[in-house]
Amino acid sequence: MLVKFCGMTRQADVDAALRLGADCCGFIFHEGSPRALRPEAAARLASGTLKRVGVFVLQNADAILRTVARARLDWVQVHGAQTLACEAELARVIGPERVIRVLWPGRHASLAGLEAEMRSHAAYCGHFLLDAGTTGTGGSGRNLDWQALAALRAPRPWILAGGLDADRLSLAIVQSRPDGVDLNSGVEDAPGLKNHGKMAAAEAAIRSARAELRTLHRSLGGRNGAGPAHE
Ligand SMILES: O=C(O)c1ccccc1N[C@@H]1O[C@H](COP(=O)(O)O)[C@@H](O)[C@H]1O
Repeated sequence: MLVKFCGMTRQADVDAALRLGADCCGFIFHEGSPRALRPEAAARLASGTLKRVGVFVLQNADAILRTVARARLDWVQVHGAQTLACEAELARVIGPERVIRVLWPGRHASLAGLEAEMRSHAAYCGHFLLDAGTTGTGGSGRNLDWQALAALRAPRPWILAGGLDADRLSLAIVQSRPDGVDLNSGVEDAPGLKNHGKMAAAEAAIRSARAELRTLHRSLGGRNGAGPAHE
């Protein structure tokens, strides 16, 4: 289970993510966000073994690639209306495994529609991230319909986002069975200011959900959908 803490603006918060054993820290490069920071400010934040993810809403491939260099990013999260040509260019330059494509289940009447959209992006990304709402203004704090996602057959590993907090994270994971989770507004005191107690509680909830899924998997002889939901 990949764990990403997003919307980082302070060194102490990145350090907390590292201590908790997270995989990724995210920086928002979108001027309209209360969590936005400049590439130079992100570059100053040391992140140890965490993968550094940049979140982009409006930028084209050239602008994204400039920020990859300036902010020392490992991965890019394409969180807006970027075209397939933009994703193809990112994949060509940095490799598809370093691209996270955000999609919105709320845009589709059925899982089949979402799966078809996923297949059209799959060549250009290593992960999908599913967010609530229907547009690139992320950080809304709203939840997805977790149960509806349980039957999703994704062509790449997928990360659950959308208002996740410690209280309901375990339920969200057990119901939707993602390959990763993205925590943002649900572990904050205020936009961009993470609460370390909430981060630790979220990490404990992830551990508990994973244990529950393992038990479920074992009790069903490993034959059901309790394993990874991607193809
Ligand atoms: O957090 C933001 O301000 C933001 C702005 C623009 C695009 C994405 C943003 N955040 C991403 O949105 C999702 C869900 O966040 P939340 O849990 O609902 O707060 C997450 O992937 C953030 O990385």
